[in-house]
Amino acid sequence: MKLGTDVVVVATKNKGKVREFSHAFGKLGITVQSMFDFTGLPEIVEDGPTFAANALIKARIVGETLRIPVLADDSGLCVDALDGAPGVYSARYAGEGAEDAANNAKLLKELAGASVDQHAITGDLPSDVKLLSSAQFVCALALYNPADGTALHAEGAVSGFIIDRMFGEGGFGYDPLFWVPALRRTMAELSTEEKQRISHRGEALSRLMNQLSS
Ligand SMILES: O=P(O)(O)OP(=O)(O)OP(=O)(O)OC[C@H]1O[C@@H](n2cnc3c(O)ncnc32)[C@H](O)[C@@H]1O
Ligand SMILES: [Mg+2]
Repeated sequence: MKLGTDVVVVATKNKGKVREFSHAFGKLGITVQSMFDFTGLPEIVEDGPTFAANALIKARIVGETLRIPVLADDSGLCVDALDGAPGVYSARYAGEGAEDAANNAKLLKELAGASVDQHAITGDLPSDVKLLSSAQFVCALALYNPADGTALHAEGAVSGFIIDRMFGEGGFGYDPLFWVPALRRTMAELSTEEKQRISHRGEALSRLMNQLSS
């Protein structure tokens, strides 16, 4: 399958994802369009059991409607102390349509009293900041082609720790609570370029691009 040479449509209504995909594709001279750029798209119910299933649901619905290849991203946070929650429920952890602030507050509430070995905290944070649990961000991408009904899939993940308060103004979602040990910052303290280099989304996208070029 080939991506459009100058435009790629991403089946998302998440402005943070749009910013990150625009950054990544912009380096290739490709413009990103999202669901904000079209009217009359059907409602999408993300009721798949996995990130990959939900990514395919989104890509297929929008791809079939527009009759062009469409990329979709389903992603989320899997917290070890919560047995992998919120996982595929990350967007609606604090309830249907919940905002990032409410989801972050819910995460801190669920992790009240949790704690792990504090080894990864070194230096750059106030000394009383606590690591609550190890965690992974996961991203599944699907690129659906309505011409033949096939799809390409790719996944990426990044490991880190949930900390007990928020740092950083960048990124979106759970980024201010996600400590990246190798960079000694939260995901929200990284530039878009830095985040792309290490993130679940950056890894999934580079794996998808490898499939497209081979
Ligand atoms: O479905 P679309 O329209 O793409 O937008 P969404 O925000 O609903 O996206 P998801 O269904 O994939 O839900 C993913 C949730 O997981 C969180 N998440 C995903 N990627 C993230 C990232 O890079 N940084 C922080 N949080 C992220 C964020 O809260 C999202 O709302
Ligand atoms: Mg969603």
